[in-house]
Amino acid sequence: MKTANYQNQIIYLPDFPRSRYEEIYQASIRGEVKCVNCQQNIFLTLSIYETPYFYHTNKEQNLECKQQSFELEKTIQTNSNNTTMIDTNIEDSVIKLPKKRAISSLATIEKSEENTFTARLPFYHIPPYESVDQKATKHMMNQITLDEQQWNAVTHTGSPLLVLAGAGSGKTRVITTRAMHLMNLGVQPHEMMLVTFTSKASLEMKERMRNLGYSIQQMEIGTFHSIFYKMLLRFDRDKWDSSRLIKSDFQKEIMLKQVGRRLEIDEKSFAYDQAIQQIGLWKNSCVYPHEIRPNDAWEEQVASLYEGYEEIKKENGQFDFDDMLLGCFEMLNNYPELLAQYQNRFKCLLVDEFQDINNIQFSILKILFQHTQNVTAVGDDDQSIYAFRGSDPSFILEFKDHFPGSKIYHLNENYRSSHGIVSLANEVIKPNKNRFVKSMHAQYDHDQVPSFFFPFDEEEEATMIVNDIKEKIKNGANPSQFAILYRTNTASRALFERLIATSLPFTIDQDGDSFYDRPIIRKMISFLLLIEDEDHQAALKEILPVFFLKQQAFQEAKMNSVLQNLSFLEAFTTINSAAPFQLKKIEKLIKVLRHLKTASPLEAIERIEESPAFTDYIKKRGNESNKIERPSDDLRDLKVVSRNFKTVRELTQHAFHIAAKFKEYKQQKNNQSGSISLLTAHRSKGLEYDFVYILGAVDGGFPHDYALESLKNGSMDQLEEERRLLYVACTRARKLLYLSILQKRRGKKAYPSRLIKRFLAKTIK
Ligand SMILES: Nc1ncnc2c1ncn2[C@@H]1O[C@H](COP(=O)(O)OP(=O)(O)OP(=O)(O)O)[C@@H](O)[C@H]1O
Repeated sequence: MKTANYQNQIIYLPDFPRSRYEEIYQASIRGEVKCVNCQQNIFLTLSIYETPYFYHTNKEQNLECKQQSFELEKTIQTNSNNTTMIDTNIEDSVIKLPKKRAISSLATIEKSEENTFTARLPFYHIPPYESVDQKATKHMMNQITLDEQQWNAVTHTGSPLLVLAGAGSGKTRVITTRAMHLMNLGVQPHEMMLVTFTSKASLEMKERMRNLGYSIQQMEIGTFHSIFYKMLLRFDRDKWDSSRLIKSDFQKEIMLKQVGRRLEIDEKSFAYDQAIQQIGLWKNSCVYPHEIRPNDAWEEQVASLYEGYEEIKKENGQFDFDDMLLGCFEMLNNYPELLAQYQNRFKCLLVDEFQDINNIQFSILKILFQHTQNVTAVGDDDQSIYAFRGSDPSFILEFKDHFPGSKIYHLNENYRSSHGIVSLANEVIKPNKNRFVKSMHAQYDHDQVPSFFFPFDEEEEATMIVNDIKEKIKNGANPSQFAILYRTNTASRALFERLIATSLPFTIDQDGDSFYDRPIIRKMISFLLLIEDEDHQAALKEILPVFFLKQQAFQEAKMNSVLQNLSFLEAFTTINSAAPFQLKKIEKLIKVLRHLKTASPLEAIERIEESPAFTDYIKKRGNESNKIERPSDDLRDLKVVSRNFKTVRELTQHAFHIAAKFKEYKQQKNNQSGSISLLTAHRSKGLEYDFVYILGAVDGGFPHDYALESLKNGSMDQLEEERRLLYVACTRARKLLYLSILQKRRGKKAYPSRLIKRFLAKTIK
């Protein structure tokens, strides 16, 4: 059925604004949408696969009402160009309608691309499948099957080895099996160093080897940080005691600000978070403060901060994570006997995810293993996605120069994904210039191919995906088979909100706070709270920084509010500790807030955002120079959410509810198996799922805005990295892959991602 009764209006879906489908969908769940025929509750479908329609859950009822409403729909169709009201002659149809009842938006909505529902599009460009040679030799080692190429790599001897392979080709399998093979040949566990990219990967490898009867307690297996830190601890336990570790960026920021004040850097406008990242990049590239040749004034300031930060750290006897690598490098260089001991001990090295190695990591490995040719590196240059942390794919691309006489093995068979997914991934990565050319071949074909779907906005995207997952689970799938991947953490907001409204088990892999705990959102929510309650203490405390007021102002206002019988907010206009310009801003804001008592949440946010206090704050404190997550984008996201609520109170309650739920979910993140995974594309590396959904495949989302900006400045590097990241995301899928192409993102028209746009046409170049 295409018609329904909602809020005393007849809705006719083909003419109804797309922006309101989600509202109708949610209303139908609440039982507020009625059948025009029988006046019973009906539901709206919002699915990846089908054009939306209304339905009764009772099949017979559904059939009957569908037939009855057909006539009405025909009449509406003929009338839709002429009138916004149903003509009385409609009453000739079986359905009785009150005279002159409004049909929602028939004439008011211009038919445009935005108002049409675009159906799911399959990925067309799949070459015919060439089946694998079933008779091809298979090898077994310790109960693990290996194909010919894998076997050759595992059993290789005599020279340094690089296994260069695409996604899902068994690199992890090869490195684990090779470690066991080397032990079978007589290498002692303590003579081996096996470096993995995540501690999870090293745990898995240990587990596998232990299960097969290998005694590996003595083996040096773990991430770069864990292995090198252990060496430092052995050398000087007190200096490297974990109590001296600077664990968080927050601690770093405090120290940098301390230096910044000395250098007279404007604390309010300077992007300290970006400075932290830049300093990390220098440290991981083995660049000391005196070696920096700044490219611009900003880098010059950061270089001075770096120098000051290192001094404070030294004075306090502290160290950060990057120092674990730099410290190890210095230790091995400064103590040749110690280096000789390690060189004597380690006979062979195995490194996984070699494409993401950075300068300092490589330098340490090189001095440790330059005496032996027994080096195995495994990696995929197409999966190099950590340039912003100093990863340098040139180490893999120039492996032969670093290890003369080395042998390179290629693995081209993809054991993970279906032919359609492998074909899409091959096409995604093809335009990158800076890579070893390779093309993956799938081990199996699947009748379902990857698809693109076109939700109206982030809210509808979340609904469609959750509905799809529910449907698949109903048909027997397990929640652990699903992953939802996104470019940045903020993109997961709507999905998280939709999932907690269901009983589906899920985990969210995220270090940061909930969207509603982000600084700018907390401020805005506080203003919204003050519309209703001018005495809301927590909200008032939260907004002090917006007026650049200190705690003292809060106490003064509190006292004045009692003495002068004013609301707490009003009392801020009477304080002595504020300058006249601050008082003016507060007065203006009070006026704005008082006008918003009956405003919709969206209108309230927009009015507050325009107020001088808020604009100044965003400009000064907003840290717009943060390239990855900008506060103004957060506000645009909040406006998208706000459309779901009728009153400001509903929105603020929702914000508290979600923030609390988020904390709960983060706590249980590691102990919930059998659940749907929500994670960024970066974190998905090395993992695999049957069903993968990629959110926001639009320009600005994926690829990220900052890659597009750097493209404008003439650099292709960021865009190539985004392409690799999308390649990583796509290749996590075993059976089905969905890419979501939003029509609107953050309230603005969105355009299909330039990384996949060409696949939407019937032919591609
Ligand atoms: N020879 C093989 N026979 C059967 N299955 C295999 C074989 N090699 C690998 N696989 C399976 O293929 C999947 C991918 O393997 P693995 O994770 O080792 O690949 P990878 O190259 O490390 O992937 P990525 O780089 O994409 O993370 C796994 O499920 C693995 O068990």
